[in-house]
Amino acid sequence: MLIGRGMSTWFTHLDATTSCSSVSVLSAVLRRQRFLIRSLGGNPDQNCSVKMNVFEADVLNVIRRITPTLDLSRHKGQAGKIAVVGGCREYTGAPYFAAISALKIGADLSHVFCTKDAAPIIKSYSPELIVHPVLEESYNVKDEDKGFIANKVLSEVNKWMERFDCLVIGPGLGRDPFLLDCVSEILKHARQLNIPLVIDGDGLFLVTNSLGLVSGYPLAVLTPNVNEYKRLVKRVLDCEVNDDESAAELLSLVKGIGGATVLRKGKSDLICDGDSVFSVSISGSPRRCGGQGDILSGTVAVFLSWARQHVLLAEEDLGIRTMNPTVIGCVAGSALLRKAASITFQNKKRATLTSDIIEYLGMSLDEICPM
Ligand SMILES: NC(=O)C1=CN([C@@H]2O[C@H](COP(=O)(O)OP(=O)(O)OC[C@H]3O[C@@H](n4cnc5c(N)ncnc54)[C@H](OP(=O)(O)O)[C@@H]3O)[C@@H](O)[C@H]2O)[C@@H](O)CC1
Ligand SMILES: Nc1ncnc2c1ncn2[C@@H]1O[C@H](COP(=O)(O)OP(=O)(O)OP(=O)(O)O)[C@@H](O)[C@H]1O
Ligand SMILES: [Mg+2]
Repeated sequence: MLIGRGMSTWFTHLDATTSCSSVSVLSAVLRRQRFLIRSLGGNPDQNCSVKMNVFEADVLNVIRRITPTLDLSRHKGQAGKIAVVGGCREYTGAPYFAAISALKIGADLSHVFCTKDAAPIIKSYSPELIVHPVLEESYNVKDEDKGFIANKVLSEVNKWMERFDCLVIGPGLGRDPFLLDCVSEILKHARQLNIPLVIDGDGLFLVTNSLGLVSGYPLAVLTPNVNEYKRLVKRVLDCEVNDDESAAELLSLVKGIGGATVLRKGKSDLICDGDSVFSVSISGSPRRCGGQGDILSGTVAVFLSWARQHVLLAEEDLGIRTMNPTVIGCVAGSALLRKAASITFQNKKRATLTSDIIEYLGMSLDEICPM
């Protein structure tokens, strides 16, 4: 299939034939793709068979187009203000990895909203992070105080909310029911304010059980790993994961959730917003140490914010204006993490740890966008 002029600078077409059962789901998608291709100068009729179109993203081009230049006239905050909602008694590393990664690639401010127990520990990892000890777990709250405490948590978070360009919800959040109820309310408030959301880790546990929290919200990105994806597929499609039809299955999943973008992490990362499926498969690291998904959530949050800014400003850039900023954010975040992980592995081999990968994020981005 030939891809139109604008589109071909962004994506390479990969083939993945779909089953007949997927045809009706795909027809709307194909119609939109044909429109996109036509509007970008291509000929959609050169491919008449029913295919699941998977585009391999031109990741360097994507990253270069949206990364802001370092310019002495810019003020603090313009390159992004990110907040991570996560961090509890068990997990302090995950929110730290997400929040510090956002800063390392160029965000100006990075906040963490976590439980009171986790806050001093996360603060001690880095003075760069703004850490709010506001969340509460059930063990710390008497039943009769729950209503009052929940209101207090919400008002503490809500007074900051409007300042953020993106929220990352879930790294190291835990699964305490009272805490998750409070986070549901935080999420609903963020939606009312049209703030983009990256949902990861235990945030996915929450939304998988309450899909209404994200359905119909185009600024939500879900970043499931293998287990999290299995649970989503089971819940939404009521079946087991079928790797032989991964692109069509992902499309059905996204349609089933309705309106969010999903980044399925794996050997290749697959990204879908309900229109098309994009793949990022540049080489990463063979080390699967924990925390790499947390880096990804922080980088996607920043690139999504940059993509949104770019789409709003780039009136003449037709290629980017037809793209969904959540997809651009996922493609860029995935590619940068994989590149940094690959460079780290070349240097550290088996000793590669998540903290090492974080140290290579800035250099990896500089290589793509030299100053
Ligand atoms: N250094 C850190 O601080 C890091 C912290 N991390 C943080 O860890 C959290 C979980 O993320 P993960 O990736 O371990 O979840 P996943 O692959 O679904 O589970 C694996 C297996 O464990 C189980 N299970 C998990 N959580 C459970 C719970 N709360 N309570 C009960 N069971 C639980 C689960 O069983 P299941 O319930 O799915 O049957 C599955 O078999 C998340 O907040 C993440 O951000 C990571 O980012 C890594 C670095
Ligand atoms: N087999 C693989 N080969 C290369 N890269 C991979 C592979 N699996 C995952 N990755 C990359 O690692 C990143 C993190 O994915 P992973 O599945 O480890 O997430 P996770 O389990 O949520 O991580 P975390 O430990 O932070 O919770 C993804 O962006 C993906 O690109
Ligand atoms: Mg994870």
